[in-house]
Amino acid sequence: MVEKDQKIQVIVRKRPLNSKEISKGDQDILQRLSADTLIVREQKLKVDLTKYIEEHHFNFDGVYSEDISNQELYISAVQPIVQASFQGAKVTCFAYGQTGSGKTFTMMGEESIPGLYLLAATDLFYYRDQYFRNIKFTVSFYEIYCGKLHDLLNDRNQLFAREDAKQNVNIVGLQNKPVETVEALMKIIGTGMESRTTGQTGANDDSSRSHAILEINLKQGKKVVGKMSFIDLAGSERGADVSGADFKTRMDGAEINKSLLALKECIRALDQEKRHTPFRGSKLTQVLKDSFLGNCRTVMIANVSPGLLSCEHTLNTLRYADRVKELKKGEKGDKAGKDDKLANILMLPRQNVNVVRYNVEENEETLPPPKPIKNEEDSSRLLFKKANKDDNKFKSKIGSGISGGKNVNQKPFMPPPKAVEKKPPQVNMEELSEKHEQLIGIILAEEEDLINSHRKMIDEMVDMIKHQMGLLSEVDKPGSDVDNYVRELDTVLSIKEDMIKGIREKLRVFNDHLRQEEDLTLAFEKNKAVMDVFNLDAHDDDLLQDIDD
Ligand SMILES: Nc1ncnc2c1ncn2[C@@H]1O[C@H](COP(=O)(O)OP(=O)(O)OP(=O)(O)O)[C@@H](O)[C@H]1O
Repeated sequence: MVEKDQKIQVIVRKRPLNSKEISKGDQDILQRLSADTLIVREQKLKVDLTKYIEEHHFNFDGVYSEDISNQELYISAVQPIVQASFQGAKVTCFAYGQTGSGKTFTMMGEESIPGLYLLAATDLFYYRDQYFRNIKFTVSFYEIYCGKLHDLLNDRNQLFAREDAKQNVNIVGLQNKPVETVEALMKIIGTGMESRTTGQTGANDDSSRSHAILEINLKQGKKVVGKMSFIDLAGSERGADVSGADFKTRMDGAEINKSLLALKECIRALDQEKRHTPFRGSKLTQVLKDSFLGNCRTVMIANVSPGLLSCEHTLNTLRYADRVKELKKGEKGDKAGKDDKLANILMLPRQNVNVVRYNVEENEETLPPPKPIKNEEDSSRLLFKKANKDDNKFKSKIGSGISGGKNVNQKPFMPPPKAVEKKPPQVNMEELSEKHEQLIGIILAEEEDLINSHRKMIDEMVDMIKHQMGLLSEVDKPGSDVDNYVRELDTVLSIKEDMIKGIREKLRVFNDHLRQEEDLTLAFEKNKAVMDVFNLDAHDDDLLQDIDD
């Protein structure tokens, strides 16, 4: 059960394997070990092609398994903080995770399965009717798609966020509809959801590329006295669409990546009660500014898919959720900072602290079954012991069996010499990714500047055309001042020339950067392919070192 006084709660929800995954023979690699612990059993290949399992242990404020309903999740994780919105708090609930991991199922629910929107709305109206009759509700629903705001309750009209003199962020033109009943509220949300999925091209993956923000304001007269927000975030893997895809997809991916990283930083700032909240880092955090300041309650639900085929995305989701609160645990010090910097780049996976490795028998096709836990309280330590000592079947043939955490001096394993004739190049993926990240930032800013300058030029040209028409009609008159006409025309043409030159230069620089970005993407893909061949991730520094030695 989530504690209602805690400012930030990070919980994980695992969905069941779906029929498609089952028909593909996908396996469930996630095990909820206790109320707050989850294990991911990642299947890996050594350089000599023997299989081994890497177990990643994660701790969160709550871990919910596939048999938990939306209602049970709501009662345990969200209901305790809903009431706070009547005491002036800004209550925010995020659904984070890979596309198809259950974010919308959690938020919206499905036919006859209520989601958090309806469950929370029912309680809000109940509390209001019982204890706060002078409060009225209004609702707004909008999305952030490709860095732009669209009103889901007004034909997806584009909206603009502006900061006023008091540094409050206002969304100009956003519809804020009064609602009197839960049914009316749900009808409005339904309209917004429809607009979200069909508004673009009708393609389903468009909704997974946008963040949907539902805000229920509690008002006394004109004054907002509390707020409940639900954010169904873009598919987290979309942020990694920075290589391979076409340019527009890469740009969208970069924008999503930027917003998810900025979101993490803002929640961390809130968690650590920092004086500065970096909400200007993205459009998403900018519009959510007041949810990060003052009296706030936040729940982040990290949704995960259970299948082996989703393993990489699941690990990325869990690492992201882990980092949202990790520093509070105060145990990782400088190393966490360094790893975090690396992991921020292109959402690269970061090495976990609690990792257990053990071999898979040669003829063993499937993952080992989850080990029974006797004592939930002490389950995490129990598993470490088992993997290391008792279980002959999974005992490591070469090396320690346990790495990371407490046993840092022991190398995970040494690959046999004959299997490492080819050496992977020592590539600095970190540097490459950092360069790419910077370049994407520059390109996005240049794109905006180019479009604005072009628009400004057209406006000025229209004025100049009007002026030139005036000149022509003057010069056509008998006895006109031709000298003046020539002088004016010369001035107009040189202004035009300068304007065109200026835009051309911007275009040239922009094109140069696009080309550089393509080259970097190619270099990144090439090096990633090499790392994949050697089954390394960007953090297998020890292993790279071993192979090099
Ligand atoms: N806890 C659950 N129990 C049963 N089915 C679930 C659960 N979570 C998700 N599903 C099913 O999985 C599918 C994908 O879920 P959902 O659409 O919510 O994913 P999503 O993360 O919102 O994806 P997207 O980013 O594309 O919107 C749906 O068919 C949904 O019914």
